[in-house]
Amino acid sequence: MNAPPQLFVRSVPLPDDRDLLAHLPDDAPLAWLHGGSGLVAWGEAARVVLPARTEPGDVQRFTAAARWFAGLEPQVDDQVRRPGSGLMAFGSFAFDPRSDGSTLVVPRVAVGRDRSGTWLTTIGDQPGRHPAELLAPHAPPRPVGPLRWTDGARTAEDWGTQVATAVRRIRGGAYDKVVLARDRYAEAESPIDPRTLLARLAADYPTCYAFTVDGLTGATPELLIRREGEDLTSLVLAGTAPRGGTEVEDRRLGQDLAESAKNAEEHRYAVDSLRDRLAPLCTAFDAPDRPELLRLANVQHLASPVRATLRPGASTLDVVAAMHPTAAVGGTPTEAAVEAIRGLEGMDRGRYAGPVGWIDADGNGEWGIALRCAQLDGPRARLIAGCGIVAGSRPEEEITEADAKFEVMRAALTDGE
Ligand SMILES: C=C(O[C@H]1C=CC=C(C(=O)O)[C@@H]1O)C(=O)O
Repeated sequence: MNAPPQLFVRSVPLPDDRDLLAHLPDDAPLAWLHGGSGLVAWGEAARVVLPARTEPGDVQRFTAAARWFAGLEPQVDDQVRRPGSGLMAFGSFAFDPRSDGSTLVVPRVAVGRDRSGTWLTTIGDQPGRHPAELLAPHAPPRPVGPLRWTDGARTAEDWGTQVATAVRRIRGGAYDKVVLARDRYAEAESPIDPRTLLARLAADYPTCYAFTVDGLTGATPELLIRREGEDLTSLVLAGTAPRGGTEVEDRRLGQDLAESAKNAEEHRYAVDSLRDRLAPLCTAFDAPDRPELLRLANVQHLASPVRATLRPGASTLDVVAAMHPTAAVGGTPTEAAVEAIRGLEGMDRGRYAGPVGWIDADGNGEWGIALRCAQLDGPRARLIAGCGIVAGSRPEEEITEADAKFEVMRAALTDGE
């Protein structure tokens, strides 16, 4: 890890009501958008990359990142003083400690917006200098063009066989729940512009969190943690049904989901694991007795909004480390489920299903679970989607459910939809 540079940070109000995405250049953009608010950023004032580790359950990538960020000690002129103003970093962490790619990036320029207004933050190694690219007009987002689709590590059928294996092992008592994912590739004829995907995702999924960090681009419905001062909020999702073609069918599918014992079990594991993991770090935990229905354009989910109060001394990345992997992306019990994932999926998840979001120097931040996303690499996009498997799961239904989750990025990658 390199010694952090001396940084000069300045945040000023910005009289501007353009779409946040209009500010973004196409080169390595960073974004976290939620219903018109959020942060977009570009350039790199500092970065830490956390290496893969071999110890099971290792949280070193989170603690090392937190230490690095706390050690930056910049000179700050923050005339905005809102969550996200002043020194901030975008981050994205690998699902498995054995995978590479976990990182925190402090951008050179960020534009933020919340209910109180818009602001501009510049971060550099010189006081009072504004980067020239701030004033440069950007080329508009490029369409994606024709795509060639291929399977990843497993075809849908092979993956269904792994789901059946997991169900057998669950019934045999090896674990209670495991979330299994599969990957697919889309190949364009030229580099894919993340801004094009972000604009489509933000328009189609305004209640989700549209993000891009180091090419990992998506719109997740699942908020791992939002921290404002000592207040934590989280939205636990687990349990999925399709949307109906008519109002009546849609309501019936939602009602079936709310009454399904299999989905209730899948959801309960996720809420219970969150409660257990937050207990040492929080003084209060409040979750509804029954989950609500969250309706998205592609699917509907069982959702539990959770509130908690952070104990003094606990840091945001401590909480992220304690919560990951939730039973919505790992399983129950965690260690057995993660081991099963390594064996059954036959692939490296990379940063799919890992925490993605941003943090500021006061510890405020928003971290989602990187779902409904694709890893962009030039003209290639690697899409990953998964499903919670419990004793009552059926492979054909899980294949259909994974396809519905792939649909988010398939549509975002498709011009003219
Ligand atoms: C693992 C994914 O979704 C999780 C989040 C919500 C509902 C889920 C489910 O019902 O299986 C999954 O646990 C994914 O989108 O790849």
